[in-house]
Amino acid sequence: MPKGESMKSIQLQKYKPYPAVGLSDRVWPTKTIEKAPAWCSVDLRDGNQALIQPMNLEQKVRMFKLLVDIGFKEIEVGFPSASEVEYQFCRKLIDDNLIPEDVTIQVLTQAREHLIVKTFEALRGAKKAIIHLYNSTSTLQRKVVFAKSRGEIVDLAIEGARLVQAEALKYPATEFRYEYSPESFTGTELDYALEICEAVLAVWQPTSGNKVIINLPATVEMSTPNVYADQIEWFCRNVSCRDAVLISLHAHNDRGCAVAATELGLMAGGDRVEGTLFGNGERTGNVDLVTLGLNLFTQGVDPKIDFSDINGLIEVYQEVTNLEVHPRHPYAGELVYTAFSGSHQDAINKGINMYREAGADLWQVPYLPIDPTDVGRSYESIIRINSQSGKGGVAYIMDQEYGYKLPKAMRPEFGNVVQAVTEKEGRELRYPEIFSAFEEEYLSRQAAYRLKDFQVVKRHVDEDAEKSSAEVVATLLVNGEEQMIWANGNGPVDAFCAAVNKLLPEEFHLHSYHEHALKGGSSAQAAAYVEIEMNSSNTRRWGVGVDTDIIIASIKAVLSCLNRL
Ligand SMILES: CC(=O)SCCNC(=O)CCNC(=O)[C@H](O)C(C)(C)COP(=O)(O)OP(=O)(O)OC[C@H]1O[C@@H](n2cnc3c(N)ncnc32)[C@H](O)[C@@H]1OP(=O)(O)O
Ligand SMILES: CC(C)C(=O)C(=O)O
Repeated sequence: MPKGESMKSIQLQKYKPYPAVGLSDRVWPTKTIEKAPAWCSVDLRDGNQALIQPMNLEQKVRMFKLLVDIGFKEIEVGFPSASEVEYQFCRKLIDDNLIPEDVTIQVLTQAREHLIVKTFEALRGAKKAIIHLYNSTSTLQRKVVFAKSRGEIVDLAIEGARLVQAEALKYPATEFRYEYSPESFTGTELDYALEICEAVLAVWQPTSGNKVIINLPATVEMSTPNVYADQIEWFCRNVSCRDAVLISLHAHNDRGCAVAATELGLMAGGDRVEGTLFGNGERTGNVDLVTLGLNLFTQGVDPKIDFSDINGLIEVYQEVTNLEVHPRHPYAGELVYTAFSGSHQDAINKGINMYREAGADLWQVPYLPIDPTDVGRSYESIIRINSQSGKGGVAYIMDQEYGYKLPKAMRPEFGNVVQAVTEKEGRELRYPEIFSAFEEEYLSRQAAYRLKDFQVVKRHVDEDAEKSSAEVVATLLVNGEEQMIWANGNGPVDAFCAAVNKLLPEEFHLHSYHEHALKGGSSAQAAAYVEIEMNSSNTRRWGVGVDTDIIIASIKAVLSCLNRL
């Protein structure tokens, strides 16, 4: 490419825009999805055919059991005529009686006689099964792959449909349902896709009590999702026996819009969805059923598939496919319930507290469209601390992990302490490192002042707080030297501050004070948080003390402040 000439001017001529459907009176934009579609997992076929190392028998059984356990009622188990392992897997499911009564297995076959015959053999003894027949109908594949005219491709489909029907008659003990896919539907002229489906339907003669599945695949995703929706609505409106067919959607993700295309396709009349867990499948994958299902869930619609143990799903998926679930994968990724950014952490922290305190029915937490516990995740990983984090997130961790409820006014100070550590380390901090920073900063710093002993010599507690009094004596180690101090005050902490003030060049007063129990039980400890203010310079510092005795905790907190000055 000559310098200065953009990629665009040369390469753009290779591409053309996808045509619109011309459905100006479309109604799908006015619809909402109010119930789950019929789901069919194609993990064991479309997912498997795309793996570097296809699943072995054992892995297929593991995946099948998982799909059954989480609630799939239709499962495409493979392409039994394609390979021995596909065939044997089908046999194993039937021979070992692994298919529950309410689950129907589905198998894929091309419209070729020897493949159809073998497919039926593989199903011998099954109580019920869906035979999924397909042939590509796209303009491109008619020309490139088949070198056949429109009429010849219709004949191929009719021939396939007849063969399927004839084979089925040989196995009267099995209850068969039929499915036809005009493969590469999105590369097929709409009227022609309808024509070929009508030809297949004319062979199979479905009724409203015995429906045929017409699957309209975006084998390759070629347009914006609204165009797919237009195609589905157009097809639903024009197919001759709408009440005798189930319209099935099978979207691939070439443009990254398979989920959106499927959702719009459901609004446009789709009844059924084929896809895979986490979107595994050819090239960029099939539509992701986990995302689709949980999208429904977050709208208050029962997805009818149990995604409550998402980690269990990931574990099986990764083991059998050898693929990873991306850390940003919707609902499932390792980082999708995690906030690093300070303002997000603050909002989540406040949202969760409000949700818990209000005992709310509705989940309304900023930045979290779903309660992580609904998919078996905990709140633990929500907030992680790096240099982008703020005081709210740090406070959340100190509270959730260690039980320290830092007063709101203290949070900026400790937030800065943690940020300095993250910047120095240049990485995320683990929770124990945050706690160490807290300990070092507030609890174990004994540089100048240390408490050696402390006594309340006199104490009078009066109904009228003004008249309460206390006299205290304490020994401090000040820079290693013992100093005895004593004073009076309206309570032991006030008296202690007065005593300490005698040692200092500049006096201070208590500006704020908070306390709470740390752990339950008789040996419960208390945490005291004290903020002192220097009388002349107005400098303020927070300090924290922990002890089984709340007065001692407070005194330690005062010393913690002084040691931080
Ligand atoms: C969207 C999809 O891709 S879905 C299915 C993908 N495939 C699978 O899941 C299983 C993996 N295995 C395969 O795909 C294999 O190719 C098999 C088992 C289907 C067939 O294997 P083979 O017959 O050995 O080879 P191959 O696929 O190259 O056969 C190509 C022939 O089938 C024809 N053909 C392709 N698809 C179809 C179809 N749906 N119906 C009828 N004929 C078809 C082609 O026109 C070509 O015919 P030609 O030999 O006259 O040129
Ligand atoms: C066989 C068909 C449904 C298919 O897998 C596709 O078109 O993607």
